[in-house]
Amino acid sequence: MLAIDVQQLRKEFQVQQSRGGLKGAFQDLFRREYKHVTAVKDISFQIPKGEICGYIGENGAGKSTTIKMLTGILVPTSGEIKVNGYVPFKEREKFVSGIGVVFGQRSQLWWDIGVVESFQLLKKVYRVSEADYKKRLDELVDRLQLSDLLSRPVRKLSLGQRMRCELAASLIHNPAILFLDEPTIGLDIVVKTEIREFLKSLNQRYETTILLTTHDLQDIEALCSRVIMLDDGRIIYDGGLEELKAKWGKGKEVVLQFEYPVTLPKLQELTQGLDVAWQLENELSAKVFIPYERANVSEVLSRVVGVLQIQDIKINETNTDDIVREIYKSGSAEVKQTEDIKQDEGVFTHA
Ligand SMILES: Nc1ncnc2c1ncn2[C@@H]1O[C@H](COP(=O)(O)OP(=O)(O)OP(=O)(O)O)[C@@H](O)[C@H]1O
Repeated sequence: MLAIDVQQLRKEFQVQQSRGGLKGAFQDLFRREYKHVTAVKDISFQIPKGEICGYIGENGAGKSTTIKMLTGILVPTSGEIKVNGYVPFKEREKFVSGIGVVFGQRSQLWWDIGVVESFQLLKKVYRVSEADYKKRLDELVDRLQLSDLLSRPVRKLSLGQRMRCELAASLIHNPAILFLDEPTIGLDIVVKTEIREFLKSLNQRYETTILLTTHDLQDIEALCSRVIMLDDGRIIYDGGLEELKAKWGKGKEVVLQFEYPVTLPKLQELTQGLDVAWQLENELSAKVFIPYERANVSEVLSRVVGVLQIQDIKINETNTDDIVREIYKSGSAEVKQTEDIKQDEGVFTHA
């Protein structure tokens, strides 16, 4: 079953333009000029129930605009959306009872009252029965470690504490789909990890579908099996994270520490026939770069380990930031070339 079905979705904004100078200002009084900004350009994607999907892109790519349409805050200019079987901006009451939303930068909790009172208000808004509320609250308090926070006013909480309460608030009514917009922004690594662990277990336990917007690629690595990447309102990648890495990540770097001095020719000789590049750091340490799909780490290591005494090995994984930068570069290039061509042709899929 599909949790989210988006077809040819488009959003244009009309932006007022000001003409410069006194004359321009005078003209503006009588006749405003408008220009259209197209934030989302005829995108299509489907997310099955139970999937955690990362929705990423640079600032201004159109992520928030999409999320706002998916949650019914904005009405699309054209195209179709079904979320949980509903059209988000119609049938509001039924629709909102099936979704939860967390905007990292904004709060859905009331600032001056105790956290638990906010939860009780949300219980009323979503018409959750007393029994369900109690069961749900107990579980959330336990899993997000909220017991010490419940009676405190939100304004007295740290950012990490508040974010844990925000998550609980978005889940009081046990929604089938959770939209998260930058849920870990500004948090320290410990809280980030706790939140990721919580989301993983939520997804496993309840099959909650999660659409996650983030600039933090560790979030994506920890949680998402699939990534949709936007650039300038268009989808430039839709597929698995592993494939993304394999296709766009350049390779792995292995750093070796040796017991005894080595030379570059010796290392090159050992890996003869393999498409790898050695670099000597000092006589006891060398780096080897192993490009994806052209050589593999175990083959390189087995050739070296059998001959040289190794003290330490470190494998540097591909940095996803680099991958994204690469994609953006080629994605933007692609989009420019195909400006007048059908959007689909600019999409790299995992097929
Ligand atoms: N209400 C609006 N009126 C006019 N233009 C808008 C409006 N909302 C968004 N835009 C424009 O639409 C484009 C996409 O914005 P959007 O906020 O969706 O990007 P984003 O990917 O969420 O960026 P960020 O990562 O910075 O949040 C931008 O060019 C933005 O200026």
